Amino acid sequence: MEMISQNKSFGGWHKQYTHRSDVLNCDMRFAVYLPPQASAETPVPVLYWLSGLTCTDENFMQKAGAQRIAAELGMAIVAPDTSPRGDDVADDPAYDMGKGAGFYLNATQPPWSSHYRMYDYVVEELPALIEATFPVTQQRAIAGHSMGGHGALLIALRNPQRYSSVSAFSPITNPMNCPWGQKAFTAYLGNDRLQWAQYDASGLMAAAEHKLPALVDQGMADNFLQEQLKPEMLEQAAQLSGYPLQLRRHDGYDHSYYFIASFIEEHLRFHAEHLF
Ligand SMILES: CCCCCC(=O)Oc1ccc([N+](=O)[O-])cc1
Repeated sequence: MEMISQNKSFGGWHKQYTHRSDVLNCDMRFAVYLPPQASAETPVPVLYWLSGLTCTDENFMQKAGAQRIAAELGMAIVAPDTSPRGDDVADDPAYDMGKGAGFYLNATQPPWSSHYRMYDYVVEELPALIEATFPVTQQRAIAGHSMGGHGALLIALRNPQRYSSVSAFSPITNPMNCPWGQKAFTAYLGNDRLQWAQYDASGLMAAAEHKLPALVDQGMADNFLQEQLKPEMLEQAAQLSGYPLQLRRHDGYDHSYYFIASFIEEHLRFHAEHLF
């Protein structure tokens, strides 16, 4: 593992690293914010942030404004990339397929299956690396935006013992039934609907037994709201299983980081309530 940048921020440190990922079979970059409290004597819990289509580890760290609150709360934040990377990794010219669009799943179909295993990377390999390297505890929360909101929800729903809480901004809630999800699932997973269902937050939430505190924020001026995001599907799923989902609709906000920056403090405080 190699550190490629470090910047002091609110008394703590923002750092970027590259490392070899065995799961993804390529070199990967991630970002970590370590609050001033983090030390060998006082390890801190970790919030994992999963970004959306076209993003890298940098969008959240540069735009959300999360560091001030993470420093106050004593919470580390880890932001992985959104897909495998490198010259030998399959890609597609479209923004919603290939690099920048890993959808946090394990692809089964060529040419994707040799690298696109973001589910295993986020659930297993990255936390193991983080917990072996930095002064952090094994307390974890997970959050994300759009495609990353889908990732955060499906990963928390499938691994409730690994996380204390989950939150999302503008998540793709029901990828089996929206164009982004159907395109990605067909390419990465083929036509096997049983595989698709393993990555559909609404289906998983409707069937959930072990439940985590869940917070979702959605802007009502989001261009992707009705065709792609469909928060009402997650709401219905939560009603079916009695899932403790707090879904908030916000007039006038769009799909951008201007929206995320407006409510990220509330998400960090929500996770802190359940992490500490
Ligand atoms: C606000 C940061 C982008 C977050 C994720 C996202 O929503 O990434 C998109 C990129 C491109 C298009 N597009 O070209 O329609 C749609 C969505």
